[in-house]
Amino acid sequence: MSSEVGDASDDPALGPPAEMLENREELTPMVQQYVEECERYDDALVLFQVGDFYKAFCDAAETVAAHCEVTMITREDSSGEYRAAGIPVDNAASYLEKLLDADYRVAIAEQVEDPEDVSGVADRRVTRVLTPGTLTEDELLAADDNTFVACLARDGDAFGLAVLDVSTGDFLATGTESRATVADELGRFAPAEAIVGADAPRDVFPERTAVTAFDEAAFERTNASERVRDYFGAPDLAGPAEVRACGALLAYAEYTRGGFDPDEDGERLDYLTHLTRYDPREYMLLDPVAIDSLELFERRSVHGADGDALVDVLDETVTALGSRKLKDWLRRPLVEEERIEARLDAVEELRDDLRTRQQIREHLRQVYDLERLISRVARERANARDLRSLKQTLDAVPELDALLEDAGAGQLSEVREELDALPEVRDLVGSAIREDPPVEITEGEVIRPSFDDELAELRATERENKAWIDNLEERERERTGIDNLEVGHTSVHGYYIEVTNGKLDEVPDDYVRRQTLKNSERFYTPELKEREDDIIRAEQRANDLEHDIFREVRSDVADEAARVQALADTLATLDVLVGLAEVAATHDYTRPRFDREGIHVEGGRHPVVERTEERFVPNPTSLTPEEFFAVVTGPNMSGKSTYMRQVALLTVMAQVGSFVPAADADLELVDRVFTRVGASDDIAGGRSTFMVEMAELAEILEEATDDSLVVLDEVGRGTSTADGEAIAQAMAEFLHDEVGAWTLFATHHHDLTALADDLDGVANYHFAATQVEEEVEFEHAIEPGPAGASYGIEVAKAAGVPDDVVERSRALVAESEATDVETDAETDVGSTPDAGPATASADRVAADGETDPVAADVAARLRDLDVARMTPVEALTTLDELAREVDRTE
Ligand SMILES: Nc1ncnc2c1ncn2[C@@H]1O[C@H](COP(=O)(O)OP(=O)(O)OP(=O)(O)O)[C@@H](O)[C@H]1O
Repeated sequence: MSSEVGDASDDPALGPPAEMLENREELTPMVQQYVEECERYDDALVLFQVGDFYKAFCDAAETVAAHCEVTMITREDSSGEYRAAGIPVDNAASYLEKLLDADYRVAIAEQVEDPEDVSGVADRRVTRVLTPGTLTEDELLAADDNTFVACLARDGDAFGLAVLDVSTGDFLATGTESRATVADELGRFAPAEAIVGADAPRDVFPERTAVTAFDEAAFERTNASERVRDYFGAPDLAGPAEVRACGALLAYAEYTRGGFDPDEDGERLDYLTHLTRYDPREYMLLDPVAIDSLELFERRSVHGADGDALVDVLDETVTALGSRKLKDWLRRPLVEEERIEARLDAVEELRDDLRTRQQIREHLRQVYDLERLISRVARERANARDLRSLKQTLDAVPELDALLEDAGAGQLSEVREELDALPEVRDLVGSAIREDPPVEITEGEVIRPSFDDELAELRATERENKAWIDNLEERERERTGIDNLEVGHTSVHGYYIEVTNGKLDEVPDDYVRRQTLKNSERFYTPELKEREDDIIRAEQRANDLEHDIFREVRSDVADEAARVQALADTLATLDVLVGLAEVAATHDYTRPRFDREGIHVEGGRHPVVERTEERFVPNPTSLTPEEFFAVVTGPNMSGKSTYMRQVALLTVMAQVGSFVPAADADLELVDRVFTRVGASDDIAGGRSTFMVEMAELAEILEEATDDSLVVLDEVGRGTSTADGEAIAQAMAEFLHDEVGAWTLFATHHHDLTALADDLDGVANYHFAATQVEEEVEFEHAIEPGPAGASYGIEVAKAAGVPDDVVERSRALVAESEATDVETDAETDVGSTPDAGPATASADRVAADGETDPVAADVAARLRDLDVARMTPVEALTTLDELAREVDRTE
């Protein structure tokens, strides 16, 4: 039977090997098992445990050998010869990663019986299927970030979206009728993997997400709702689409735990105890382009060297739990003032109290990654050390509780109320598990003997007999008079009494020969043998008993999974609040206000750039209901982009509940931040950059509201100057007239500064630069009013463009400015927005037969060059083109 997971594949490494199927009747029982598992998991590469190795056979062996760089061997049995390759069980992670990187799902068929306990072949069963989005192996996961698997389902017009981190048990669901919202929500979570129902769209997923189909039965309404009910009772879901998504995702999660048939129950994931349903409107919308261009989580590579993103400068958390929670807050900034103020109150209180802050952080350092820990406990994969780590974490809770005793901020009191020290669990683990247990849980030294009477008795027997043996040497020397007689132990032969050859005559009658060596003989006595047997029996029984007790304790702890998860969540929240307070204190941030009178910032700083610039220049921002649209001009490298992002980042940070880098900040609560940066920065595969930019702009125009913050940085650069300018102007007008969003609009098109004359609500700002002799110095300070001349040529000079070329450029600009003066008189671009976009600059050149059209064109192109961002090759090619153009006319 096929699991129908994934898309049909012709890969011969998947499914049962043809050569094994050919003589199916002859196969040995073990190979038979392998073939069956390959049939069940025919979309995954099956790795089959044989002793200490996970093996693959036939074509799959070739695949494993190639990707994992292991040797292939030939395995022979009664039914034939097969190619085989294996990876070590104990050290599998790095090999598995290679197979996942090669886009394989990997089904691990483990020995589920101990070969020593069964007469025939030990049974093997697929116990987990590794897929990119459902990993739980710590070695394969980043500790400080979630790895999500998503599920998109459709029911009529509604979309249901469910998102799960299998390693932590975080389960979120939402629903909408808007495709764009689906895409935005997926962008927030950037799932590693997703499954979709039959009629759900696939083009809404981020590029990095591996999207596959999953058995339709799992999406079916009744199936899905039964499964959801089984896990979460009657969760608050908004409609059948959400139920379908959640149910199918649960089925998929079970499938990755060895439940091969979505109609049947797989292994139930007991640690999935809570489902959080949210409405996208409860959060500031941040689409993938905004997340990317604001560099919230990752630095864009166009900036060259790797550097910090916003999350890096804000992350002063001390636990993995806190680090993941901070990312979640950043992914979903709030819009509700009350919730934001509650976080800010807590951050303020902690910022002002250095001592408490330090002490809380000190105790939080003892906190382990409880979410992943408890999921290992529930999956029966936790060892004794994990339980001790849990105990250590629980030990810190009462201390944290005490530190929060006098907390004034509501959110801190709430944290305190929710801190559950789970005393029973702590006592259970404390009394049952030894302090420094080994990794192995089957070989003893795990359980305190005092925890169980029988265990205590067995360990006592072991101890007494060992003590008897310890004294044996002395007693036997005395009894036999052989003064160099020695008592020893080997793992193969057990205990012995060793007598050198010279003294063999003195050996008493009750010594039985055990082993002959070159210079000596080894003996045992019936009593020694008996004692030894007692030790072995007691030890074996005690180790087995410890294993049983351990599993019981682990299962008792697993029963409290929901409470442990709630504690994890509370500790994570505390860690984030303390972390934000730490950043606020260390970097001189201020508490933002939301007086609703516009966006007023004094001395605002870019949170990331200020950390790397030796002398960062703070800048103000002022947008009011009367002047809500700022056109920002200024030469290249003057600081426009930094400034625009800074305003957006302050808003995002404030709505996350963080203080902001400014002397004073009175901000608007925005429903959404849109940011688009000029096309030259964006290298999107497939579509032309200009097309991408236009599609993004279209989305802004459609979706922005008067509560949105729109940050547009040099839009319309990917096309001809005339078109670009016309598009930029039309966009600006639309945003101003129809949308009324808070807007920052940086442009190279100097003519757009005229918008301020024509439209109420538009103000000009510029970044000044001073020219010192022939060099340009940037002050990075924003000033009211439009920018003066373009300093592109000076920047080119500073960047090392040869003097001849610089001089020639100056001459061309001078000529073109003369032309502009003449033509501007005839064509008033600023005041005639309806004039056809393409005609504006064409007219300018054609209007005067006397001017040199080539010079004007070259000058215009030079002015538009973004020299600072050009590669040397681009610069040379452009210069070459310009030189040729000039040559042609001379
Ligand atoms: N306020 C500031 N204080 C100090 N340095 C700054 C400031 N703003 C920007 N810079 C630095 O100036 C350089 C140019 O900044 P930015 O990229 O923002 O300029 P720009 O005007 O947008 O340039 P372009 O038009 O070429 O994109 C950056 O290296 C940045 O670190």
